[in-house]
Amino acid sequence: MESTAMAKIPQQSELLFDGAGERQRETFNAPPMLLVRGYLSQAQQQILWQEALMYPLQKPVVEVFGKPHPIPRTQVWFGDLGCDYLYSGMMVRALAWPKYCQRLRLMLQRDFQFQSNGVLVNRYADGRDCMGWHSDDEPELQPGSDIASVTIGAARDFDIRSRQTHEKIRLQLESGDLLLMRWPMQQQWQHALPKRLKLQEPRINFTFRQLIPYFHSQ
Ligand SMILES: O=C(O)CCC(=O)C(=O)O
Ligand SMILES: [Fe+2]
Repeated sequence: MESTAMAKIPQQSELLFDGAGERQRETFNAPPMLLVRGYLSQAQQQILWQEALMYPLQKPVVEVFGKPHPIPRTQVWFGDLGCDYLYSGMMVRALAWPKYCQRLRLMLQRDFQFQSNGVLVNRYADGRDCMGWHSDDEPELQPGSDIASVTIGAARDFDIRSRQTHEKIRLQLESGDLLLMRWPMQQQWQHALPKRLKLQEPRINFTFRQLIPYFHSQ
């Protein structure tokens, strides 16, 4: 972990930073996000976990300074027709939505009026798997759209840092939690999933996104 002090976020059942939290955001420069603890029931988590055992997860190899590096996790992209995703220079074609993943997409639409047409599923086999600092701000993402992140399996720290001030916030995302990252969080903040070398349990994360359809075939 870097030396910058982490801001303390209260661990309540629901943290609201948008709407009613407008004044709070001005005062603490909090990211525009909503954390819903236990959004999925145990039964929903289990059924999704079972379904994910069948997902065709892959470990893409990306080039860093001219050298091939397999990414430290496995992933798969599901989406509507025309919602292909350009990821680290690779065109990832959208596979058809699996049943329970599609149900989760509809739940998010029902509960938060959250629209999505694609989901990136990341599986972290254990605490050695991770994700470095980044923002989800690819050009094919619909301007003004939010990103919904749902976690099942092992609890992991999720770090957020301001692009401007480098102020850091650490959340712990637990099985069943939903983190709604509201526009323009990706423009102002980065996030990362740090390694946890002692952790042996797997974790799966779904990030639902809204793409501009046929962006890559225009
Ligand atoms: O696994 C997570 O919680 C983060 C995933 C993420 O940031 C991404 O898919 O862009
Ligand atoms: Fe991300």
